[in-house]
Amino acid sequence: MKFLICGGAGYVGSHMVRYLVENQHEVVVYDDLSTGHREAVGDDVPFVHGDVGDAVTLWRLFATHKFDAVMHFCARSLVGESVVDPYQYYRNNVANTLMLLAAMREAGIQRLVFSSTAAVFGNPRSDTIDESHPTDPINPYGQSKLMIERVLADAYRAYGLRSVALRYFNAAGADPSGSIGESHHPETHLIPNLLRAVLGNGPGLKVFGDDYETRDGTCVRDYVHVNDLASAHLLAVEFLEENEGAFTFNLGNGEGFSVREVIAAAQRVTGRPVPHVIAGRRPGDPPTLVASSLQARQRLGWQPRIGVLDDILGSAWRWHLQPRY
Ligand SMILES: NC(=O)c1ccc[n+]([C@@H]2O[C@H](COP(=O)([O-])OP(=O)(O)OC[C@H]3O[C@@H](n4cnc5c(N)ncnc54)[C@H](O)[C@@H]3O)[C@@H](O)[C@H]2O)c1
Ligand SMILES: O=c1ccn([C@@H]2O[C@H](COP(=O)(O)OP(=O)(O)O[C@H]3O[C@H](CO)[C@@H](O)[C@H](O)[C@H]3O)[C@@H](O)[C@H]2O)c(=O)[nH]1
Repeated sequence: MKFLICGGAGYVGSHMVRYLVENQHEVVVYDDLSTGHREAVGDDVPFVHGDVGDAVTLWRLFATHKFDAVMHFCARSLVGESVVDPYQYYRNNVANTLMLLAAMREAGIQRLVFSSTAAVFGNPRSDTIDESHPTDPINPYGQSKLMIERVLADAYRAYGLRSVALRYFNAAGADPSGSIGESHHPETHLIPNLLRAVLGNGPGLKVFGDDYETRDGTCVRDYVHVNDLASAHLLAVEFLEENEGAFTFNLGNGEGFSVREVIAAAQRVTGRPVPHVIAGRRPGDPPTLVASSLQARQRLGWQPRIGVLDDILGSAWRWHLQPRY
């Protein structure tokens, strides 16, 4: 199949591109490089520099290539920033996505996989979160993703657009080759910050809060390997060949680890201490977020392959020892 990968130079998108190429699919990457890296996309992969909100460039792209499906990874995705500057989030994550959807409609492309997030749920009301859990985002980032999920439901009813919104829990790890990995500026995610602290790069790790109602007082998250997210996207496109509708699936390993447990695992994997200090809570952090991915397993046939935390950390560590961008 031939795919347009919007945001393919970013962390998750670049792993998607690698996965599709390895599975003999044809790919074009479209990215404005606002947070992505040109080096994350192989020189042999067609790359178009552009904004998903730019109707003219999209129109040209769709006139040149015949795509079977679009995968849409583009977003602003910092929760704190979304509270301070919500317009940026609604502009990029909502308005620009609408431009993409309209251009797809004109081009007659009927299949989309969209990167959604556990942030659509807000504060969890149960230990594990399945698709029937109420959606009630507590920040503009989560709101912007939920808005698009709703637009996709309307787009199916009105235009027959088939879509899957994949709600990732905590994307983590790197391709086992060590040649691509996570590199955000600024970096806010736990695992890269922790590994940089191990290497003595940047400030030591701050643990945001140890007074939560969890087993050791620190926040619990469900870490899912980035290549397992990639496999879910391809399965989602295959699922849309057989199934009409606008679907949502949660993606996680179904097991939560506290920040302290991640630190302990990183010490095991790297064989080095993780310098850290306990700091205050970070606003907007729910105590626990753990996915039930039963639906993805049963309906998509998804089977995470790097589900053990030490293996996820090991792949991230390989990348951080020699980051290329
Ligand atoms: N990383 C996570 O833990 C996580 C969890 C849940 C959901 N998500 C979602 O997954 C997606 C990918 O996340 P990521 O961590 O890889 O982010 P990222 O910032 O690394 O990647 C996003 C990519 O999209 C590009 N981009 C952004 N706006 C664009 C625009 N208007 N036009 C063209 N390109 C644009 C960026 O340059 C970047 O390459 C996002 O939609 C994010 O909200 C990520
Ligand atoms: O330097 C750090 C960074 C994070 N944390 C903690 O580590 C946990 C994980 O944080 P982080 O890696 O920033 O991920 P989340 O805030 O859980 O958010 C990720 O996972 C969400 C879904 O679960 C997605 O919506 C977001 O896009 C994605 O960034 C949280 O308890 C943080 O408070 C620290 O203690 N110190």
